[in-house]
Amino acid sequence: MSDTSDTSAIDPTVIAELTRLRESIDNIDAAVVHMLAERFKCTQQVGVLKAEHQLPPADPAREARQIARLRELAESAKLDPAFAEKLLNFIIAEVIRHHETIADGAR
Ligand SMILES: C=C(O[C@@H]1C=C(C(=O)O)C=C[C@H]1O)C(=O)O
Repeated sequence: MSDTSDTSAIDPTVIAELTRLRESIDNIDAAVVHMLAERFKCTQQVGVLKAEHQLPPADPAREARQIARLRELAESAKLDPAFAEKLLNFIIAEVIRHHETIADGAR
């Protein structure tokens, strides 16, 4: 498979543009990781609260509201709403798994 690691035959202005874009991608990826870490800190606290008060790990009504909201945000940001929904569902599944683990530990 070909990649862009051998730059000898590529126009230097193209390399410079690729490097500039990749630096932005690196910054965005770092922001995504930090934002996800903050989100999981909050959801962990929700999991503890739920376990302490015998509330179920999942809240499908809240999930449905969030998915509808995220789909609207995605559309206005010109991001594929189906992708936004898939991503949120992936994250929520992990959160629910954490909440189940917290609840199991509290029993
Ligand atoms: C974080 C919560 O727990 C679960 C995870 C959610 C999420 O990650 O957004 C939403 C609803 C719940 O199924 C919550 O109830 O708010």
